Amino acid sequence: MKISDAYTIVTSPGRNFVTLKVVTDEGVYGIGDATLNGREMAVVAYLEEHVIPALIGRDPQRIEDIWHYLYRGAYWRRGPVTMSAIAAVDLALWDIKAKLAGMPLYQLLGGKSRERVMTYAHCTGKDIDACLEEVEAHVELGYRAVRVQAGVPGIPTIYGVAKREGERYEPADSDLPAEHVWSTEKYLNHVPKLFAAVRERFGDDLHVLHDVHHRLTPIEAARLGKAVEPYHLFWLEDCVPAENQEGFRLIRQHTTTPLAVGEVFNSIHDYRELLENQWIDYIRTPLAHGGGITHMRRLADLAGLYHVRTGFHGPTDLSPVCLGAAIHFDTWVPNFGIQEHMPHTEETDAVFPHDYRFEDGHFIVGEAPGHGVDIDEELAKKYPYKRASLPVNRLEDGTLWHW
Ligand SMILES: O=C(O)[C@H](O)[C@@H](O)[C@H](O)[C@H](O)CO
Ligand SMILES: [Mg+2]
Repeated sequence: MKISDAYTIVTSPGRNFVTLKVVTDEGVYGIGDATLNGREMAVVAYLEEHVIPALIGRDPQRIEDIWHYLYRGAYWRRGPVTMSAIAAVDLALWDIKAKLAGMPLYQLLGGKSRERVMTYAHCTGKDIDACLEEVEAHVELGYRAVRVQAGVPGIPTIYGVAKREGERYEPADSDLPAEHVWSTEKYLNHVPKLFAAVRERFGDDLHVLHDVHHRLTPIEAARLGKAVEPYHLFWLEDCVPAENQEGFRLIRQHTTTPLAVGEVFNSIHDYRELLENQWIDYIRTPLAHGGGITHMRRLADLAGLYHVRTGFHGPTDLSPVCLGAAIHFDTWVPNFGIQEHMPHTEETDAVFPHDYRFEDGHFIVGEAPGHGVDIDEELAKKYPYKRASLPVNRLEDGTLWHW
């Protein structure tokens, strides 16, 4: 069997997605998610110019060899663009292998470790009361876990909250980056009130998560982690920019609040100190940015040695292809933690037909051979690409900060 063709499909049903389709000379094909929000066309160029030509003629069953060909062979290793391109190929090849085996991907990985996959919903609001109403609505839908984000008095636009009430939240909302303003002090003085209000109204059993989105320094994160201990969060996410893994030592010394990190990481090497020192509790890198199944299952196994669990990134800026593969991975992985769930739009789901389903706050994996997600190429053509950039963030004095 040989790879006879491979090509990218860029489609924008409400937002941009990049899909890689890998076709074999025996007709079986696989698809992978190559979406990197705000940098989509960099991954398309990497795939079309430097990866696809080298794939044609190779045996698609040699997943491990192709992975190393693309990783070691790149010379310029790692990084979000490279690892997203490798991930797209890897997801497509695992899709092909599972189809050839006539089994759903989770079986190929090692079978079910659970019947269904717990998810967390995004509950956001312009203020605490609006956020609580969202929590109420999602608890009624059966969610056991909610991520709460609310506006902060004195900060005009805040991460995670839609600009206008009732609108879907999509951060890549302008051709060139929008400029947001941030105040750490206003945020730190306000956000503990959000968790107090959630616990007051919904009690102790609901899992409550929060995303700080890289905006604090380690000592500020230590202050926040300590301040929210009475509300026993499920996790505090991305509390500091994590290139400096050592920064987590300081946070860990001050608080028992569990820490999640890694949606902007793309390899096992980004995590080594964090895991060996047990400075974190959940790994977030999604399959589509972390080199695919081949790499991420190694990371999950390493994390498991240190009691760390998976908590895959799963916003609407990863396509149903990544989500579908993630649900198979989540169904198998022994040290599963939780799966992020931001529902895609109906037009997105129509472009990406899939057999996973959502009920009662959980995903149920499908039984179709492969990862169970396809792409309707004719329908995809209806939605042309339009550049969309993530915002930048400035402190009140104009300093360019972390968005
Ligand atoms: O926890 C999350 O889901 C993430 O932080 C997203 O909200 C990112 O901002 C987005 O994926 C960037 O494209
Ligand atoms: Mg996040």
